[in-house]
Formats: sequence, C-alpha cells, structure tokens
Amino acid sequence: MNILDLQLPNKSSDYQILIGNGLLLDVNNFLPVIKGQQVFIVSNETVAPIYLEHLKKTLSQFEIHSYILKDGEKYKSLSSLEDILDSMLNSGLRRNATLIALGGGVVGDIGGFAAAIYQRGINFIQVPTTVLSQVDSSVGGKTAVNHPLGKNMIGAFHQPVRVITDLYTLKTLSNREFLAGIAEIIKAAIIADRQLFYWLENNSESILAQEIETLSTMIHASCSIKAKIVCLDEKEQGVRAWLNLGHTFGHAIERVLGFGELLHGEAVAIGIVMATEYSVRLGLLSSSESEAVRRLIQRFGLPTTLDSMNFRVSASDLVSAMALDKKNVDADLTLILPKAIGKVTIRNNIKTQDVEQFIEQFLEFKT
Ligand SMILES: NC(=O)c1ccc[n+]([C@@H]2O[C@H](COP(=O)([O-])OP(=O)(O)OC[C@H]3O[C@@H](n4cnc5c(N)ncnc54)[C@H](O)[C@@H]3O)[C@@H](O)[C@H]2O)c1
Ligand SMILES: O=C(O)C(=O)C[C@@H](O)[C@H](O)[C@H](O)COP(=O)(O)O
Ligand SMILES: [Zn+2]
Repeated sequence: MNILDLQLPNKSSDYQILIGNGLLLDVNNFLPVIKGQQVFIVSNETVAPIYLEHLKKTLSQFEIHSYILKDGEKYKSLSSLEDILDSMLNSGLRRNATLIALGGGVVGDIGGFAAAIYQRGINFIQVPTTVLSQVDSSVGGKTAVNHPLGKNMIGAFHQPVRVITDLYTLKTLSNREFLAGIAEIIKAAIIADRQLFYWLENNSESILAQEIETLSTMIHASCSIKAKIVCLDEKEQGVRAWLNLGHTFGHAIERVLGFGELLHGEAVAIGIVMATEYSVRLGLLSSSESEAVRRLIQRFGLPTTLDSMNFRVSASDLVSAMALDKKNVDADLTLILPKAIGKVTIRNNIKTQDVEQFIEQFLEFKT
C-alpha cells in the first residue's frame, strides 16, 4: 500500500490518501478516522450492487445507513442533495456520524457536499472507485452540485478525513469511463510534470491494457501532483486554479450539451486541446507542443473536437456559459494556459470576443 500525506496549512485537517489493492475489505483502513457509532454510506445504483455489501461487512461493528443515488451527472443536483439530506435526517444521523462516499466523482462531490452542510458539517471519507475520482475528485475537498446554469455552482470546501483508494475497484469500470479518467491525468502532467507526460506516452500500451502495476504507478503519480497543489493553495486563491486547465472550455461544453451528454473527462480532453490551441494563438506555446498534447489525448481514445463526437454547438453559447465560470474576475474571462508541457499560467483579462472568434475557428476544424 502507498500512503500520501496531504498537509494543509490548517494542521487539524491534514489527511492521508491510501492507495492499494483490496483496501475496502480491511476495517483497519477505516477505524482511525471513523468518529462515533453511525456510518452513512452514499453510493449509486451501479456501484452499490458491486461494492456496498463488501463495505458494510467490513464496517459491521457500526450502525450503518445508506443512500443510493441514481447514476449520472444529471443527478449531481440540488434535488438529489435534498433527498440525501432527508435520508440522513430520517436515519436519525447525529453530528458525530461519518459519511462515506463510495463511487466516482459524482457520488464524491454530492456526498461530500451533504457532509459539508449536514448539521453544519460532519466527518467524511472518500472511497473513490473510478480512475478520475482516484486521481482527482476525491482529493482536495471541492464538493458541489451542478445548477442548470453551470457546473459545480453550489458547493463548499470540505476536506475528507481520509481517501481510501482501492485499485481493485477499477476492474469493473467500463473502458469509456477508464479513458475519461486519463484526461485528468494528462491534465496533471501538462500542468506540472513533463516527465509524467512522456511516461504516459511511453507506457500507453500497458495503460490501455490496464496492467495493475502500471495503473498503480500512474494513479500514485497523478494523485501526488494534485495533493501537492492543494497543499499549496487549499481554497483556490492562486495556484490551485492550475487544476482547472481545460475546464473553462470543458465545463461550458458540459453545460451547453446538457449534463451527462459527454463525460466530464471527455469534455476536459476537448477543453485541454482548446486551451493549448488558444495558448498557441497568444504566442505562449509552440505548435509542436500543442500537437504533442493532441496526439497523447488521441492515443488514449479521447475526443479532441466536438465534431468527432457528432455534437454541434455554437461559439456564442459556449462563450455565454464561460462567462459564468467561477475563475472570472469582472467582465473578462480567466483561462489556464500551457506555456510548455509541464508549465501553465493563469491569464485574466481575456476578452470574450477574442475567445468567441477562436471557438468559431476551432469548431470549423475537422480531424
Ligand atoms: N471535486 C473535484 O475536485 C472534482 C475533480 C474532478 C471531477 N469532479 C467531478 O467528478 C465527476 C466525474 O467523476 P467520474 O468520472 O468518476 O464520474 P461518475 O461518478 O459519474 O462515475 C462514472 C461512471 O462509472 C460508474 N462507476 C463508478 N465506479 C465504478 C466501478 N468501480 N465499477 C463500475 N462502474 C463504476 C458510475 O456509476 C458512473 O456510471 C464530475 O461531476 C466532475 O465534475 C470533481
Ligand atoms: O480540484 C480542483 O481545484 C480542480 O479544479 C479539479 C477539477 O478537475 C475538477 O473538475 C473540479 O471539480 C473543478 O472545480 P471548479 O471549481 O471549476 O468547479
Ligand atoms: Zn475535472
């Protein structure tokens, strides 16, 4: 088992990320961080039938309650959140209970948000079961639900007390979801680890074959990047915004198409290509590095254009959605732009008209 320590400026919220095989089955991974006698597990209708009984058995010494969410991004909503909170109250959950989010990023984000606001905040553990949630969403304490007008618009920072990443759970993940998670790993490499970028290129065959040793190395490397950035800037006052590379475009795509039409990782893959090409347009990045990014994304079977997924959107709709992005300061857009593979910069004061013109050209482009 690998252990990553996430050390936040506020010492009392430091926590560990455990990464290994079969961790779900060992109560000792949970015991040090469970408070009280009550455990409330949030999962969904796909993950629960496979893993919920195992987890309940592991935690059989506790009083266990659970809530099973419908599957899909569209259920990361205020209305589902209300149902979860109703269920917590109906279960007689006390303030010293522990909530466990068992599932992918949707379950982790909404479950974490429920833990953040239930009786003003309770203990919570992330048990991520997708590549994406193991390398990204389970770490860092961003919890939220979507609003029809934008991604993650209603949420809170609420750190888990532990992240328990059981690599065995990936065995049941669909290939499309597996690949979507790789998009956030490519993102992490472009942000901060040039070596990881070329490692992904050189090990793509083994990754695509889902060889467990390779996956373990990859998940550990990518998760460490996220943990380091979060330690520097927990509440996104500065460098944490790097983690939003590809997301200004990606979130707008998700919202304009309708949540769940494209997977988050797929929208981020297209968003990364758009951000790198916009970076070339501004003269910040060489076209050869931008091409290398596009090639790596394609290598993992991820989309690089909306056209390749048979989706049609207008530049003006995308820009209107981007205007609501949480990073924006005043009327202009803020974008995270690569300067080289392994280095990004935060650019404020980007004019919406320029981005709209860029998107029009981008949407014309066919691979
Ligand atoms: N909080 C953050 O920092 C952060 C970071 C990145 C993404 N996110 C959010 O995470 C969400 C995307 O997460 P995701 O990609 O995990 O999507 P997801 O939670 O929808 O899971 C993907 C699919 O895989 C299924 N699944 C999960 N684990 C499985 C398993 N082990 N075996 C079989 N099926 C399994 C799910 O039921 C779902 O159908 C988005 O809402 C995104 O906004 C949040
Ligand atoms: O942890 C972060 O910070 C991120 O930006 C990670 C992203 O991959 C993730 O999708 C996050 O939920 C986006 O946050 P948001 O603040 O743009 O909603
Ligand atoms: Zn993301």
